[in-house]
Amino acid sequence: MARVAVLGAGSWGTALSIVLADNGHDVRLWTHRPEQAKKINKTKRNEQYLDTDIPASVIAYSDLKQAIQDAVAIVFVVPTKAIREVAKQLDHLVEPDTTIIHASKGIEPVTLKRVSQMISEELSKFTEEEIVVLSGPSHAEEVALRQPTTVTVSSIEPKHAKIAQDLFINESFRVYTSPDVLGIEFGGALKNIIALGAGISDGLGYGDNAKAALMTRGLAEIARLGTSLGANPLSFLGLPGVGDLIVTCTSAHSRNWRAGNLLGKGHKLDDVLEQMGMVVEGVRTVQAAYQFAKEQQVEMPITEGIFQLLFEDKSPKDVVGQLMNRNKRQEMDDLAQLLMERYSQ
Ligand SMILES: NC(=O)C1=CN([C@@H]2O[C@H](COP(=O)(O)OP(=O)(O)OC[C@H]3O[C@@H](n4cnc5c(N)ncnc54)[C@H](OP(=O)(O)O)[C@@H]3O)[C@@H](O)[C@H]2O)C=CC1
Ligand SMILES: O=C(CO)COP(=O)(O)O
Repeated sequence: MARVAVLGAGSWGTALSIVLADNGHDVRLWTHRPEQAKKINKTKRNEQYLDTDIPASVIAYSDLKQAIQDAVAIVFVVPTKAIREVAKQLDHLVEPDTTIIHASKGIEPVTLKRVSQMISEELSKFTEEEIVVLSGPSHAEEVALRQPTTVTVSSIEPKHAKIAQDLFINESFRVYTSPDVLGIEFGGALKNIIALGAGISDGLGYGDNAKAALMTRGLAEIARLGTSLGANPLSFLGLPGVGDLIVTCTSAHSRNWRAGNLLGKGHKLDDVLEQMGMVVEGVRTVQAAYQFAKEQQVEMPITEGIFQLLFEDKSPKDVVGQLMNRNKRQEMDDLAQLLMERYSQ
């Protein structure tokens, strides 16, 4: 069995450590807070983030050098905004033959970089082709309880994704591979925006019709942007696409849905984020997606509406009015056309 370092001791880092420990690996869970490492090692719990016991073979560290020593794989599971900072600290410590995996879901505003691009820019011994993304419909709370979960791993050089698949797969955590890193990263990041929207809709008191509309039209705009940037449109019909969109828009475990729900009930963004105490990736990703949509000249009306609601003080009701009163159009003209163009050649 292998030694694996997990960087980030929040909900998802802790849940993935449990999966790896169940597979017999020697897991080193790194946190930037020494007092948290001590508490995890003493109690075998990480109560701030998860209500589950942690296996004995997961040892927490706050010293990054010790945490990654002799690790065959390193898994980044910090929020997207912390990826560069952690990768910079790792750069002079990491050996080039290590497998680098990330399980974070976001896009960096301004640079518009995906997480695998950010990591490879900061780790001088690694190329973008070597970095693996792990993504899919997988709330930490259910993974920690060993409830059946499916995810996808992807890297441009397939051998790295295969290593990640072998490290994580078990009878309750099924891991597929995909060659489409862009589709997997865009699907995982952009669904958080739509989950904010689903939460807002529920918070406003709208019903299932509105949520189904948001999810379906949301998927259309995710696929439109992702495909314009080179992703395979079929990836958005897979686990890290529609699968993750469903789980995040319909589950009360979702921090993006919960934050949206409070916004829909009239709470202010700053208060909502303070109350959450965990990362709400969609808030940052909507800034990146709004900018991307303008640059790529891709229509993303839901993303635009949520951006205006969060950052331009537009009321939720006005955003709904704006979405419902757009020009008349055919439903299937975007995703269907992309698929037809791609497969009629
Ligand atoms: N939770 C889930 O079910 C899933 C989450 N994800 C993704 O995983 C990523 C992490 O999410 P999640 O674990 O849920 O987030 P949480 O908010 O639960 O935890 C974030 C963790 O990252 C740590 N952290 C924040 N900034 C830094 C930093 N600069 N250096 C080191 N550590 C830092 C936090 O430390 P501190 O405690 O000090 O704040 C905390 O331990 C996100 O991109 C999310 O979208 C993906 C799939 C499922
Ligand atoms: O990505 C997730 C589940 O797959 C977690 O979503 P939230 O960050 O909204 O909780």
